[in-house]
Amino acid sequence: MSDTPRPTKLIVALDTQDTAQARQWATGLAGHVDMIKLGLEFAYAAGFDAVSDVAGTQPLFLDLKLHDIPNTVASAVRSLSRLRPRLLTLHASGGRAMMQAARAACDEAFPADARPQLLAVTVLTSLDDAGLAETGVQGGARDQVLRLGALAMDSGMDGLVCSAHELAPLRQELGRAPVLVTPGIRPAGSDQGDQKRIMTPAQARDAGADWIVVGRPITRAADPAAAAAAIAAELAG
Ligand SMILES: O=C(O)c1cc(=O)[nH]c(=O)n1[C@@H]1O[C@H](COP(=O)(O)O)[C@@H](O)[C@H]1O
Repeated sequence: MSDTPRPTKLIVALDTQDTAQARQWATGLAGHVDMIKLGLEFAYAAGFDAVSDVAGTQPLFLDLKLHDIPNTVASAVRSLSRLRPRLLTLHASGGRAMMQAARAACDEAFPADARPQLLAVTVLTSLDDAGLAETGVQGGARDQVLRLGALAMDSGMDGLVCSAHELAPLRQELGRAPVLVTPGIRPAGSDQGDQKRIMTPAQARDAGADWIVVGRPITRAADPAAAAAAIAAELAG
Protein backbone atom coordinates (compact mmCIF):
# COMPACT_ATOMS: atom_id res chain seq x y z
CA MET A 1 0.00 0.00 0.00
CA SER A 2 1.21 3.51 -0.86
CA ASP A 3 2.61 5.88 1.77
CA THR A 4 0.59 8.78 0.36
CA PRO A 5 -2.06 9.93 2.86
CA ARG A 6 -5.55 9.09 1.67
CA PRO A 7 -8.34 11.70 1.75
CA THR A 8 -10.56 11.36 4.82
CA LYS A 9 -14.08 10.24 3.94
CA LEU A 10 -17.40 10.48 5.76
CA ILE A 11 -19.59 7.62 6.98
CA VAL A 12 -22.99 8.38 8.48
CA ALA A 13 -24.29 6.05 11.21
CA LEU A 14 -28.01 5.47 10.67
CA ASP A 15 -28.88 4.46 14.22
CA THR A 16 -32.62 3.99 14.47
CA GLN A 17 -35.12 1.16 14.91
CA ASP A 18 -37.41 2.62 12.28
CA THR A 19 -37.04 1.37 8.71
CA ALA A 20 -38.85 4.33 7.17
CA GLN A 21 -36.57 6.73 9.04
CA ALA A 22 -33.45 4.86 7.98
CA ARG A 23 -34.62 4.83 4.37
CA GLN A 24 -35.37 8.55 4.49
CA TRP A 25 -31.91 9.34 5.89
CA ALA A 26 -30.19 7.05 3.37
CA THR A 27 -31.99 8.72 0.48
CA GLY A 28 -31.60 12.26 1.77
CA LEU A 29 -27.92 11.88 2.58
CA ALA A 30 -26.87 10.17 -0.66
CA GLY A 31 -24.35 12.43 -2.34
CA HIS A 32 -23.44 14.13 0.97
CA VAL A 33 -21.72 11.12 2.56
CA ASP A 34 -19.36 8.46 1.22
CA MET A 35 -20.91 5.45 2.97
CA ILE A 36 -23.78 4.55 5.25
CA LYS A 37 -23.42 2.49 8.41
CA LEU A 38 -26.12 0.20 9.73
CA GLY A 39 -25.48 -1.56 12.99
CA LEU A 40 -26.86 -3.39 15.97
CA GLU A 41 -29.75 -1.06 16.70
CA PHE A 42 -31.20 -1.22 13.21
CA ALA A 43 -30.40 -4.85 12.41
CA TYR A 44 -31.90 -6.18 15.65
CA ALA A 45 -35.05 -4.07 15.25
CA ALA A 46 -35.67 -4.31 11.52
CA GLY A 47 -33.85 -7.45 10.39
CA PHE A 48 -31.30 -8.10 7.68
CA ASP A 49 -33.70 -7.83 4.73
CA ALA A 50 -34.32 -4.26 5.86
CA VAL A 51 -30.55 -3.68 6.10
CA SER A 52 -30.22 -4.81 2.52
CA ASP A 53 -33.23 -2.76 1.44
CA VAL A 54 -32.06 0.49 3.11
CA ALA A 55 -28.50 0.15 1.82
CA GLY A 56 -29.75 -0.39 -1.72
CA THR A 57 -26.88 0.33 -4.05
CA GLN A 58 -24.99 2.55 -1.57
CA PRO A 59 -21.78 1.22 -0.05
CA LEU A 60 -22.58 -0.39 3.30
CA PHE A 61 -20.61 -0.44 6.53
CA LEU A 62 -22.17 -3.34 8.43
CA ASP A 63 -21.26 -2.66 12.05
CA LEU A 64 -22.16 -5.80 13.97
CA LYS A 65 -19.06 -5.88 16.22
CA LEU A 66 -18.81 -9.68 16.16
CA HIS A 67 -17.31 -11.15 19.33
CA ASP A 68 -17.58 -14.89 20.01
CA ILE A 69 -15.62 -18.10 19.69
CA PRO A 70 -13.78 -18.50 16.36
CA ASN A 71 -16.18 -21.09 14.90
CA THR A 72 -19.23 -18.94 15.62
CA VAL A 73 -17.69 -15.75 14.26
CA ALA A 74 -16.53 -17.52 11.11
CA SER A 75 -20.06 -18.87 10.55
CA ALA A 76 -21.52 -15.43 11.12
CA VAL A 77 -19.17 -13.92 8.54
CA ARG A 78 -20.22 -16.56 6.03
CA SER A 79 -23.91 -15.90 6.77
CA LEU A 80 -23.43 -12.17 6.19
CA SER A 81 -21.90 -12.59 2.76
CA ARG A 82 -25.27 -12.12 1.03
CA LEU A 83 -25.39 -8.52 2.30
CA ARG A 84 -22.20 -7.58 0.42
CA PRO A 85 -20.90 -5.01 2.94
CA ARG A 86 -17.82 -2.94 2.14
CA LEU A 87 -16.78 -2.79 5.80
CA LEU A 88 -17.52 -5.29 8.58
CA THR A 89 -16.59 -5.01 12.27
CA LEU A 90 -15.53 -7.48 14.92
CA HIS A 91 -13.96 -6.94 18.35
CA ALA A 92 -10.16 -7.22 18.49
CA SER A 93 -10.51 -8.38 22.10
CA GLY A 94 -11.92 -11.65 20.71
CA GLY A 95 -8.31 -12.56 20.10
CA ARG A 96 -6.02 -13.85 17.37
CA ALA A 97 -7.80 -17.14 16.63
CA MET A 98 -11.17 -15.42 16.32
CA MET A 99 -9.82 -12.79 13.93
CA GLN A 100 -7.95 -15.37 11.85
CA ALA A 101 -11.12 -17.46 11.58
CA ALA A 102 -13.06 -14.40 10.43
CA ARG A 103 -10.36 -13.66 7.84
CA ALA A 104 -10.47 -17.20 6.47
CA ALA A 105 -14.28 -17.24 6.33
CA CYS A 106 -14.34 -13.86 4.62
CA ASP A 107 -11.82 -14.95 2.00
CA GLU A 108 -13.76 -18.14 1.36
CA ALA A 109 -17.33 -16.81 1.39
CA PHE A 110 -16.97 -13.56 -0.54
CA PRO A 111 -15.89 -13.31 -4.16
CA ALA A 112 -12.48 -11.61 -4.41
CA ASP A 113 -13.95 -8.50 -6.03
CA ALA A 114 -16.66 -8.08 -3.36
CA ARG A 115 -14.74 -8.82 -0.20
CA PRO A 116 -15.39 -6.44 2.71
CA GLN A 117 -12.59 -4.89 4.66
CA LEU A 118 -12.53 -6.48 8.10
CA LEU A 119 -12.16 -3.87 10.83
CA ALA A 120 -11.20 -4.71 14.39
CA VAL A 121 -12.76 -2.51 17.04
CA THR A 122 -10.02 -1.72 19.57
CA VAL A 123 -11.31 0.28 22.56
CA LEU A 124 -14.80 1.77 22.26
CA THR A 125 -14.80 5.55 21.98
CA SER A 126 -17.32 5.65 24.84
CA LEU A 127 -14.62 4.46 27.26
CA ASP A 128 -12.14 6.73 28.99
CA ASP A 129 -9.13 5.47 30.93
CA ALA A 130 -11.15 5.11 34.15
CA GLY A 131 -13.93 3.14 32.44
CA LEU A 132 -11.38 0.90 30.78
CA ALA A 133 -9.60 0.30 34.11
CA GLU A 134 -12.91 -0.96 35.55
CA THR A 135 -12.83 -3.74 32.96
CA GLY A 136 -9.42 -4.80 34.27
CA VAL A 137 -7.30 -3.10 31.62
CA GLN A 138 -4.73 -0.86 33.27
CA GLY A 139 -2.42 1.56 31.46
CA GLY A 140 -4.98 3.62 29.54
CA ALA A 141 -6.86 3.51 26.26
CA ARG A 142 -3.90 4.57 24.13
CA ASP A 143 -1.73 1.63 25.15
CA GLN A 144 -4.59 -0.84 24.81
CA VAL A 145 -5.47 0.45 21.33
CA LEU A 146 -1.84 0.09 20.26
CA ARG A 147 -1.64 -3.43 21.70
CA LEU A 148 -4.93 -4.62 20.15
CA GLY A 149 -4.20 -2.77 16.91
CA ALA A 150 -0.90 -4.59 16.42
CA LEU A 151 -2.54 -7.93 17.26
CA ALA A 152 -5.42 -7.28 14.85
CA MET A 153 -3.14 -6.38 11.95
CA ASP A 154 -0.99 -9.41 12.69
CA SER A 155 -4.16 -11.53 12.61
CA GLY A 156 -5.07 -10.48 9.08
CA MET A 157 -7.43 -7.59 9.65
CA ASP A 158 -7.63 -4.81 7.04
CA GLY A 159 -8.04 -2.02 9.53
CA LEU A 160 -9.06 -0.77 12.93
CA VAL A 161 -11.79 1.21 14.63
CA CYS A 162 -10.30 3.55 17.22
CA SER A 163 -10.76 7.08 18.49
CA ALA A 164 -9.02 9.94 16.73
CA HIS A 165 -6.76 10.30 19.77
CA GLU A 166 -4.94 7.09 18.86
CA LEU A 167 -4.52 7.80 15.14
CA ALA A 168 -1.08 9.40 15.30
CA PRO A 169 0.52 6.72 17.51
CA LEU A 170 -1.10 3.96 15.41
CA ARG A 171 0.26 5.49 12.20
CA GLN A 172 3.66 5.75 13.84
CA GLU A 173 3.64 2.08 14.91
CA LEU A 174 1.80 0.49 11.96
CA GLY A 175 2.34 2.91 9.06
CA ARG A 176 -0.19 3.76 6.35
CA ALA A 177 -1.41 0.21 5.62
CA PRO A 178 -4.23 -0.17 8.18
CA VAL A 179 -7.56 1.39 7.24
CA LEU A 180 -8.29 3.57 10.27
CA VAL A 181 -11.91 4.35 11.03
CA THR A 182 -12.79 6.83 13.78
CA PRO A 183 -16.15 7.33 15.46
CA GLY A 184 -16.46 9.69 18.42
CA ILE A 185 -16.46 12.63 16.03
CA ARG A 186 -18.07 15.82 17.21
CA PRO A 187 -18.16 19.00 15.13
CA ALA A 188 -17.33 22.03 17.31
CA GLY A 189 -20.24 22.92 19.59
CA SER A 190 -22.16 19.65 19.17
CA ASP A 191 -23.38 17.50 22.03
CA GLN A 192 -20.82 14.95 23.25
CA GLY A 193 -23.49 12.48 24.39
CA ASP A 194 -22.05 9.17 25.60
CA GLN A 195 -18.78 9.56 23.67
CA LYS A 196 -15.63 10.09 25.74
CA ARG A 197 -12.64 10.16 23.36
CA ILE A 198 -13.78 12.75 20.81
CA MET A 199 -12.31 15.04 18.16
CA THR A 200 -13.67 17.33 15.46
CA PRO A 201 -13.78 16.19 11.82
CA ALA A 202 -10.80 18.39 10.86
CA GLN A 203 -8.76 17.20 13.85
CA ALA A 204 -9.40 13.56 12.93
CA ARG A 205 -8.48 14.25 9.30
CA ASP A 206 -5.23 15.94 10.36
CA ALA A 207 -4.41 13.01 12.67
CA GLY A 208 -4.67 10.54 9.77
CA ALA A 209 -8.22 9.09 9.68
CA ASP A 210 -9.26 7.26 6.53
CA TRP A 211 -12.90 7.40 7.53
CA ILE A 212 -14.79 9.32 10.16
CA VAL A 213 -18.10 7.97 11.47
CA VAL A 214 -20.73 10.52 12.45
CA GLY A 215 -24.19 9.63 13.72
CA ARG A 216 -26.25 11.92 15.92
CA PRO A 217 -24.60 15.21 14.90
CA ILE A 218 -26.07 14.48 11.46
CA THR A 219 -29.20 12.43 12.12
CA ARG A 220 -30.45 14.61 14.97
CA ALA A 221 -29.77 17.86 13.15
CA ALA A 222 -32.75 19.90 11.99
CA ASP A 223 -31.41 19.46 8.45
CA PRO A 224 -29.33 16.24 8.25
CA ALA A 225 -28.23 16.85 4.66
CA ALA A 226 -26.95 20.33 5.55
CA ALA A 227 -25.15 18.94 8.62
CA ALA A 228 -23.48 16.25 6.51
CA ALA A 229 -22.53 18.78 3.84
CA ALA A 230 -20.96 21.01 6.50
CA ILE A 231 -18.86 18.10 7.80
CA ALA A 232 -17.81 17.15 4.27
CA ALA A 233 -16.79 20.79 3.70
CA GLU A 234 -14.81 20.79 6.96
CA LEU A 235 -12.98 17.65 5.79
CA ALA A 236 -12.23 19.21 2.42
CA GLY A 237 -11.13 22.55 3.93
O1 LIG B 1 -17.75 0.45 15.49
C1 LIG B 1 -18.23 1.59 15.53
O2 LIG B 1 -18.68 2.12 14.52
C2 LIG B 1 -18.11 2.33 16.79
C3 LIG B 1 -17.01 2.04 17.58
C4 LIG B 1 -16.70 2.87 18.67
O3 LIG B 1 -15.69 2.69 19.36
N1 LIG B 1 -17.52 3.92 18.94
C5 LIG B 1 -18.64 4.20 18.21
O4 LIG B 1 -19.32 5.18 18.51
N2 LIG B 1 -18.98 3.38 17.16
C6 LIG B 1 -20.23 3.61 16.40
O5 LIG B 1 -20.17 4.89 15.77
C7 LIG B 1 -21.44 5.56 15.85
C8 LIG B 1 -21.25 6.87 16.55
O6 LIG B 1 -22.46 7.56 16.61
P1 LIG B 1 -22.58 9.04 17.20
O7 LIG B 1 -21.98 9.02 18.58
O8 LIG B 1 -24.06 9.28 17.21
O9 LIG B 1 -21.82 9.94 16.27
C9 LIG B 1 -22.40 4.60 16.54
O10 LIG B 1 -23.15 3.94 15.53
C10 LIG B 1 -21.51 3.63 17.27
O11 LIG B 1 -22.08 2.33 17.31
